Amino acid sequence: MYKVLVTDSISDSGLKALYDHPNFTVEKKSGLSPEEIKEIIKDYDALIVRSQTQVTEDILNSADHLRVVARAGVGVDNIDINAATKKGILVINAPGGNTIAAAEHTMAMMLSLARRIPHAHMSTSAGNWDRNAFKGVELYEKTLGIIGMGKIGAEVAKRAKKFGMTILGYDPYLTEERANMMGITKATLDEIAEAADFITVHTPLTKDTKGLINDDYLAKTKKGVRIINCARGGIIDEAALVRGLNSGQVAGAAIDVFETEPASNQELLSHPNAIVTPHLGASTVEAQEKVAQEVSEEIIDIFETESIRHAINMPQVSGEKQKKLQPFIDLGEQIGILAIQLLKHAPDKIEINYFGELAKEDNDLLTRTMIKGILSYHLSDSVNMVNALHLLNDQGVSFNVTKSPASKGFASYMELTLYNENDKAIVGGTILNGYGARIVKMNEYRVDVRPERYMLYIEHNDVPGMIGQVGSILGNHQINIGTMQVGRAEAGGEAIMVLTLDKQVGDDVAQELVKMDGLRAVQFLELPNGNVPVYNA
Ligand SMILES: NC(=O)c1ccc[n+]([C@@H]2O[C@H](COP(=O)([O-])OP(=O)(O)OC[C@H]3O[C@@H](n4cnc5c(N)ncnc54)[C@H](O)[C@@H]3O)[C@@H](O)[C@H]2O)c1
Ligand SMILES: O=C(O)CC[C@@H](O)C(=O)O
Repeated sequence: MYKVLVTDSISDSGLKALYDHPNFTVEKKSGLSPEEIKEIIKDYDALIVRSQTQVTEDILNSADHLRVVARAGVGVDNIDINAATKKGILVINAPGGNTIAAAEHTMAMMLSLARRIPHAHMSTSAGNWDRNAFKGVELYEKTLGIIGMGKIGAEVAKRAKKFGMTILGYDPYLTEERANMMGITKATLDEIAEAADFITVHTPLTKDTKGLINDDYLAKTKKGVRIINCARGGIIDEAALVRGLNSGQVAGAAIDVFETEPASNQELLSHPNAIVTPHLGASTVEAQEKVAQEVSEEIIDIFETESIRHAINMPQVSGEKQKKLQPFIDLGEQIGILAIQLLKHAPDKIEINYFGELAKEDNDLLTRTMIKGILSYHLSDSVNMVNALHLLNDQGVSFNVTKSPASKGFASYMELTLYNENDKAIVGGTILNGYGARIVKMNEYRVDVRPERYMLYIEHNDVPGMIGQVGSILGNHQINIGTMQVGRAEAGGEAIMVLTLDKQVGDDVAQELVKMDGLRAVQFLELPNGNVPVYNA
């Protein structure tokens, strides 16, 4: 008998498949403290949560035979994925079950903003009859800018079109073809700022989307723009939004998700032109039933038939073959994340080459991991090892894998090339026996870099004094350099420098670096999980 623990408020009818199954028992225990969950988790085989329960490393380490943590929803920000992977615990989610609910909530927020319904309700229910104070605006013939044209963004576009709105969509993966099919216009962020009467965001919270709507962006928007966030807190800089509301640059904001939750920014929460809801995007009877049903059915499949559909991670499993490949799998994901950052855009073509011993292996899992690394940079939690190749296909990105027994100077070597129109980015890596993972090629240059969380990539002219200048700028900002590698194609030509740093650095440092004579490009790179362990190949 498999025991399933449910620690958040999850729809009972959605859990029916588990309740009815003879091999499963379900125990619902809401409102437990992390300490209490830690105490009891050792008795369970699966854990189902929504967004309240923080599934910490501590809890996961106390689990003796937990095999699955299931998130009844999309975002897995509340689960320590790394700790789960290390412990061999599978993390799954329900990516599509609340799409309609979130799209409808966005429409409700947009209409509420346009007609000031919450404010009119408060006034009328307080005994007033003020028909002049709440004159609104129409959605008809207005322009809506949608940032993030994934599942929810696309459903919002469909609905807004029916209201007679013109839709501008921005998404690194949005092609002209898909935009035409949806009857919307593919736009840049600046084009949206310039033309949109309403702007709604539907991206995950990533390094790129954090603070996407900030003072600078708001300054470019139409005066009187109305802004909606039913995606993730932090995509809109709350302080900048309050400044925009105060100055009248922003006529209204409808916010469901906050930088910290429960929300505490009183200036925003009580602003007369803001409408706020407590993260209700997915809170419909139907969505909660669907997400609970999706995870229940998947848990049954995992235990009964070992089939997995929506895995967020791929636990490190034992077995000789897996053991041998695991270091490359870890490095493969990092190569994907580095390459997509170097390319700066979404790729339209991907090439993966395996050389030497590695070419003799079944590389399916490794290829999927690398593609997951590439896609997760923009698609975040919606990408997993299982759906990575399908998503690539959906996004219209072609990919090709080649294998060659030639050694390329290392017993095993893998190289990833991403293409976007005329640009390309190359990252090559290997595992050095006893020394662990190494990035040995970046673009056209040979390097020898141990992947670390914070890295700095500089392209410059091969002239004396560059290293010293970079060192002093970083030193002046109290940034310690872990390692430094230089690479050049030929003496006196073009060269690169790759540094690993002890902490994240801000744009102010980049601004100083780009002013250096002979510097051609500078880019900070970040690996979410830091360096991979040292393995003996
Ligand atoms: N408020 C809620 O209760 C609620 C409910 C469901 C989902 N969500 C959130 O809504 C968001 C969207 O969910 P979804 O299911 O549509 O996800 P999705 O993965 O289908 O779509 C996300 C889209 O964002 C795009 N994107 C990534 N980085 C971008 C960038 N820098 N600029 C523009 N676009 C970018 C991706 O290419 C992708 O197409 C997620 O953050 C999810 O967690 C919130
Ligand atoms: O469970 C919830 O209500 C949050 C849902 C939403 O934020 C998600 O990411 O799926």
